[in-house]
Amino acid sequence: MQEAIAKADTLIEAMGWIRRFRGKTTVIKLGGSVLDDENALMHILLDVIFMETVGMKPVVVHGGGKAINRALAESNVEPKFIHGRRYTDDATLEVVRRVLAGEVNQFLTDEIERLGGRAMNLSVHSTNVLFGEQLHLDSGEDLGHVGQVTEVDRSVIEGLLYTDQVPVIPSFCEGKDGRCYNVNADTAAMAVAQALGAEKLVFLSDVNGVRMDKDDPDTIIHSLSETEARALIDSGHIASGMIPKVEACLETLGRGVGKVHIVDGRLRHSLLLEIYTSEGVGTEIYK
Ligand SMILES: Nc1ncnc2c1ncn2[C@@H]1O[C@H](COP(=O)(O)OP(=O)(O)O)[C@@H](O)[C@H]1O
Ligand SMILES: CC(=O)N[C@@H](CCC(=O)OP(=O)(O)O)C(=O)O
Repeated sequence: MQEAIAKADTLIEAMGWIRRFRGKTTVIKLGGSVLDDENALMHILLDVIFMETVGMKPVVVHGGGKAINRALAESNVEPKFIHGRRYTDDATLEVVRRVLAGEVNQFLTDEIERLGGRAMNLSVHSTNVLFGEQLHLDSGEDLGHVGQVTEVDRSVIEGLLYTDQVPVIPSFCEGKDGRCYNVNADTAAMAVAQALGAEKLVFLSDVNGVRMDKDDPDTIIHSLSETEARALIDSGHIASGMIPKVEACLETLGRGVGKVHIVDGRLRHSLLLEIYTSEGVGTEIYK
């Protein structure tokens, strides 16, 4: 009986923050690192289902860089990255379309349903909601079929949220000319969060946040201003896959998105902790 009473107390305690976030949209970006960790992924998806159950409107945007690398390795293609983005030739685009927009997207949707939630996959294989154009780097380097999102079909996403379903969106977009583009998943999540005017954008990765020394978890920086973040990119402290993530955070802020966080998806309940603890668990980036 005591145990049941304690559980009921916990539910009552949760009432305040559930009320605060009910009806507000949270965009959750799942990276290849957490997608590859079966146990971490299951706990993240359970948090997502909980959010949906209590009316918090989670939207999942996902990458799948590691799965793409594996598929390319089977065809003996060496992955090539320029400023954290994959150089995408014709053959690579086909793999990204099959693996990211197809297999990974379907798997995540099925997993949410298997764990008791309701989800719908939104990709070029079903209903596409991301539209865009080819990305040209300032440096002039050619990235091939890499795109950026210029338009998000909000009505489809909001329709699903209205009927308590979790939209699951891969980082893959279609141009006006019908051509498809591979989009970095951090920037895709940013575009979705902006279009929806999300309350929060949370990047779940395999590090505890932005670190001064990328290999030392103790050097985590809990709070980072725009100026500090840019300086850390210039000095090389923020490198590889962390660059598009931090750039996406900076781009998003001040464009209608409330808060942006980079959080360790391997930490159990990191998503819920991020929402209901005032101090948060990862790195918060601010303007
Ligand atoms: N300053 C930094 N702090 C934390 N991680 C960093 C930093 N610089 C580079 N990284 C690297 O960025 C990686 C996260 O980016 P990425 O591999 O693209 O993750 P995901 O697949 O989750 O999007 C980390 O695993 C880490 O190796
Ligand atoms: C253009 C570009 O780099 N696209 C990414 C898309 C997937 C992605 O970003 O996945 P993660 O979040 O797991 O890194 C790629 O091909 O790897």
